[in-house]
Amino acid sequence: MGLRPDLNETLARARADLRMGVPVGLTGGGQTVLVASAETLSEARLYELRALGPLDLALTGRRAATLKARAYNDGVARVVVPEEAQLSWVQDLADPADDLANPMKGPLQTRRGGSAVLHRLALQLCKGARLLPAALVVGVSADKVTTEGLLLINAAEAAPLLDALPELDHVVSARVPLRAAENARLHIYRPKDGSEEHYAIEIGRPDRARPVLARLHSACFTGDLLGSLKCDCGPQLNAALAQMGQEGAGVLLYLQQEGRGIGLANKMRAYALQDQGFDTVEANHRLGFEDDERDFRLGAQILEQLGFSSVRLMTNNPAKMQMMESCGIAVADRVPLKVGETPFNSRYLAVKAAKSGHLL
Ligand SMILES: Nc1nc2c(ncn2[C@@H]2O[C@H](COP(=O)(O)OP(=O)(O)OP(=O)(O)O)[C@@H](O)[C@H]2O)c(=O)[nH]1
Ligand SMILES: [Zn+2]
Repeated sequence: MGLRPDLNETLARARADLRMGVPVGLTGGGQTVLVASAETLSEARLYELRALGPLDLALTGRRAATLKARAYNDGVARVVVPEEAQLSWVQDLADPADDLANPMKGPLQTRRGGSAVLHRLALQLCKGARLLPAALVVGVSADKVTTEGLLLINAAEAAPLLDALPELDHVVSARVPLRAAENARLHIYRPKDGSEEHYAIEIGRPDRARPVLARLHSACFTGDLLGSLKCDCGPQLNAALAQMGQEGAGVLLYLQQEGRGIGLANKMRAYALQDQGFDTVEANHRLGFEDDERDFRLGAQILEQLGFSSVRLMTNNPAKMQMMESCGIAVADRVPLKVGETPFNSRYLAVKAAKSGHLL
């Protein structure tokens, strides 16, 4: 195949293009479309896309439900964009920030016939790019896509890659003495799909033949670094390392799944909605996301690469335990990790217990 980018590499480029506001071509089922992220679209590109034909705005079923638009295609709504619609109309549909202040967005007409396969793929790419899940879609010829110098992605070939777990390369390991444990090593893992690197912090030299004290920590810039009182992440991170230090052995995975997998910008959008009175789950849904967009298969793969097959998992989240088990990592024990409750996060923790099945 020479120097040409393979499909995984092309998908990584597509995510980067969408983040910059550059449209991407998708083809499949006898159809070719250009898609553009609603969040990063410019006036000029909206004008150019409109000249190509009638526009759809692809939204997730979650976002459509908030907007009272019908999603006819199992979690995907294809909203008809009126000819006179401005960029602000598109952005208001994508972004719930002003839903309460400006509730008059409908009635919205959504498409029913035809296929939504390319719309679904567009939303998956937006999520992968950590953008709002909302994409403009317009039918074009494949020639148009290539003459404009845009990427063209075959949907049938891309779908399995997007659903699969990317392979992880171990890049490097080195000693980093920590306050909680002097004999610590940091391992860096790089996904082959161009996404962010994940880290494993190994404390001591845990026996690979026995269940290891383990924590799957999801990145939380606000909690881990800023000491935010809105969640319990920082105290959980410190408590997990401290216990591993005390026991002299353990492994903490630091997974780049900020905001339960929606990215920091979207998490801050969720926080802004929480300031309007929505809880952590409702806020995710209004933005168009599921409650939890993380992929814990990643954690299982890193544990396996480190040589572990059984864990004593530090968590209050039963979904993490089930996911480990289904990925072939035995959960010999659950070690509760209850620290860091504050007046600012007690409602957040209560909602996680009530709606997401967290153990109190
Ligand atoms: N979308 C969203 N993410 C949040 C919010 N508050 C915290 N997070 C993110 O949630 C993740 C925290 O997950 P974990 O600490 O693994 O917590 P958990 O799934 O509740 O499970 P355990 O802590 O293991 O019991 C981090 O990625 C945070 O950035 C929020 O209000 N909205
Ligand atoms: Zn947090």
